[in-house]
Amino acid sequence: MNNFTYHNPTKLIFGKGQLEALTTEVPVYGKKVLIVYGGGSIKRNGIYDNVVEKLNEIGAEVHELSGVEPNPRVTTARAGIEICKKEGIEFLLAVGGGSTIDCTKAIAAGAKSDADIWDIVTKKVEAEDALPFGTVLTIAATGSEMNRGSVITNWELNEKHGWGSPHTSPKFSILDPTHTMSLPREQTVYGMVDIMSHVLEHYFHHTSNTPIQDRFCEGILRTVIETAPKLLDDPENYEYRETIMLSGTLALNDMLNMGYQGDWATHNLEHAVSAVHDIPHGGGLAILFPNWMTHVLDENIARFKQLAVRVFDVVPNGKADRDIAEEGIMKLREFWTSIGAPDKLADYDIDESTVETMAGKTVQVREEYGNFKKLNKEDSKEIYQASL
Ligand SMILES: NC(=O)c1ccc[n+]([C@@H]2O[C@H](COP(=O)([O-])OP(=O)(O)OC[C@H]3O[C@@H](n4cnc5c(N)ncnc54)[C@H](O)[C@@H]3O)[C@@H](O)[C@H]2O)c1
Repeated sequence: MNNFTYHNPTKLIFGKGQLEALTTEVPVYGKKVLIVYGGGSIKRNGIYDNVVEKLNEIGAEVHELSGVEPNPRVTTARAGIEICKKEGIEFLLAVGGGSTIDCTKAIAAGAKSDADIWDIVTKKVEAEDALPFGTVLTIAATGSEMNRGSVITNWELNEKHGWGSPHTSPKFSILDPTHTMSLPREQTVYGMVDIMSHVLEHYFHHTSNTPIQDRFCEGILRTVIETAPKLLDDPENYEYRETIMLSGTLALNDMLNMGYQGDWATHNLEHAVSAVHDIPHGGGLAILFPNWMTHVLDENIARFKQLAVRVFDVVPNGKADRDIAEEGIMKLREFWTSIGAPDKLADYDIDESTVETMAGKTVQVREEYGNFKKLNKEDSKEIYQASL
């Protein structure tokens, strides 16, 4: 493995009833609080009332920004930044999923900068500071609750970009698995696909001697595969919810990729699709990942074989390595289909007509992308064609 420094400053507060921690964590940073949330699910499931109650207990001055979209938009981040600057907000509290948290990260950085937040997202300007913020997570998926990354969409330009800064890690994140019980079935599925995709993005690299990291990755994948069908049959089961919630955080808090860099081409491909079509991130990943795998298989067949044998229990006896590797990819596809994830772009009414546009967006920032195998626009087109 390569040399590395691991530093994750987010305090993780996990378990039933942990919302109580707001009363001790928030006052550390201030009393003028902006709650950021999405379309209102937190009002229907009671989380909003509980959060406000805790903030009232500490005498906080509460402001609100609601309506953060799935695939959060730069315009919403700008609205939040304006509130922060006008009201002198001291602390942000994201209550929701990855979209709400990512938007909050953009607001936090933008509130401390004179630059437009889109220039920070597109890395023309660096974030030099950010307001402190915490999160109350309501969906297990992105890992945004314990990393510095954020993904923001600009609908005027049809662009969706990931960015992050040393200043945009949450100060704390409260993960109560009961908060995820009200999720619609398809969001639970997309979340689990997203979690597995993050692990897979890590898994494909060429750095030697990463046995612990490999086993961490394989352990999370096996755990999600084992738990997903049980959870979908019994969505209010606390133990299944907590297993998936912790899997989501560990999949993308930089623990798995100690000492090496993962691939991340499939996320780039997915961001280009949802920048044009506004589809759920997890749904896009379920379609694209197996096709990316087939496209890059020959880069390191042994790696795919290891995944097939250790995670998907493919029996290697008497089979060629390539066949074993392909069987693993097929089993991944079958598993995602079995839990109700989509497997082709046509499931979202996406056809050939936007392949060229989407492929162009994959190489907008850099001509080549992906670390396991460098891909270019032609590769993007081939993967999208295979995904139609
Ligand atoms: N920052 C990162 O590290 C990172 C990583 C991967 C993806 N992303 C980005 O995160 C976004 C997706 O986030 P997400 O998958 O967490 O989903 P999300 O935040 O977009 O939420 C999905 C839907 O579920 C609803 N919802 C959330 N919690 C609920 C609950 N408890 N009950 C009922 N409904 C609920 C939301 O209102 C929304 O409609 C995408 O923009 C994606 O690109 C970020």
